Amino acid sequence: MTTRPRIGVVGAGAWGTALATVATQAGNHVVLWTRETDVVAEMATHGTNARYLPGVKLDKNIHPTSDLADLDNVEAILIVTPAQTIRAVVRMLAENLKKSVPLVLCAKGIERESGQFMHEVARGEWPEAPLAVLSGPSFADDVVRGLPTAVTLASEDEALAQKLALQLSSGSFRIYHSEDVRSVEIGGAAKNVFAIACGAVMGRGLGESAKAALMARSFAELMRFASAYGGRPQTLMGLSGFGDMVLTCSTAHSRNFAFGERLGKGASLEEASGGKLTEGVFTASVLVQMAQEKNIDMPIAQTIDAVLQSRLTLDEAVDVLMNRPLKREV
Ligand SMILES: NC(=O)c1ccc[n+]([C@@H]2O[C@H](COP(=O)([O-])OP(=O)(O)OC[C@H]3O[C@@H](n4cnc5c(N)ncnc54)[C@H](O)[C@@H]3O)[C@@H](O)[C@H]2O)c1
Ligand SMILES: O=P(O)(O)OC[C@H](O)CO
Repeated sequence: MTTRPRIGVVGAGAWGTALATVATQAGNHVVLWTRETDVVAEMATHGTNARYLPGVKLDKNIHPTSDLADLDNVEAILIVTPAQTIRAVVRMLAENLKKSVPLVLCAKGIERESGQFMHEVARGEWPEAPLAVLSGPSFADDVVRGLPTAVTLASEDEALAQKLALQLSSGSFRIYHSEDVRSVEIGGAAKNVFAIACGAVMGRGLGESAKAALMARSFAELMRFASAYGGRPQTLMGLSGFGDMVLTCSTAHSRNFAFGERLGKGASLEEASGGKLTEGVFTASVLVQMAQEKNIDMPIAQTIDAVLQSRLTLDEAVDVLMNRPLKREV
């Protein structure tokens, strides 16, 4: 066995596989766990993950497995499954691993049932495990090809954030550290909802000017929401807030934007996901509900949620947003 530090990655989807790759490039040995035994078999036999990240040859320092015992003795575990699965996944780790280990939560979303952010969910399931979150503008395809990327890793224990940032950064994957967990989580969760709206505008043919206006007003909603939930403006202006809004709201490379774009072109809600994970669909309602609880005005989030609930058509949504009473910008 190697003497390199051992990092665990739970979830061998697009992002888990990409993060496993950068972690090896940063000098670690990676145990890549997934419950999908056929994916493990393909990774072990052919060194590829065709279901989630086709065309990529995996590093030899990635050890694919479905056996949770292989995660004992890793130095940290990156949890890279969808936001709505984080409770079950952390519970499974807490019940099966021999001792607690730092968890880096990489999902972007808010739990629908509880209105909890990812670190609150994880803390509830495994109070002893030190926690961090990783977020920021980053497409798995770009990261795995070694294209330059910068993200934020936040933990209330800033020394832990700094240590993990150092351990996981590589020449092409630059990690900034922060202690502002709340802001980093809000940025990652909310931008997915707004990206659906921006995609819908483009799919409907409403033009680049409309998209720019929508992005700017969406960012104003994000800032209002974050300030009511304890976020800090400086963090929100950074990679995990502004940075990820710019990326995800700009291109159909984003699954959330692509979902909105298909809706705009007339696809049904069922057809629009194209079978891909679209986190914004799961976060929209809970984001709106949390905004209402604190009296925060979020017309764009509300309107896109109404479209996702089939309470408004897209054309009605545009009418609603354009015909609100005029007001001061700030
Ligand atoms: N793909 C990206 O470029 C990217 C970038 C940054 C962040 N993220 C975030 O990472 C998270 C995962 O995204 P992804 O792109 O890897 O998704 P994906 O659909 O490609 O992969 C999801 C993975 O989670 C596993 N999984 C699903 N349900 C599970 C459960 N109940 N228990 C255990 N494992 C389960 C699947 O087997 C799969 O390995 C999302 O929250 C996403 O927003 C993705
Ligand atoms: O493809 P999306 O829309 O899930 O976005 C992926 C990343 O979150 C972009 O930072």
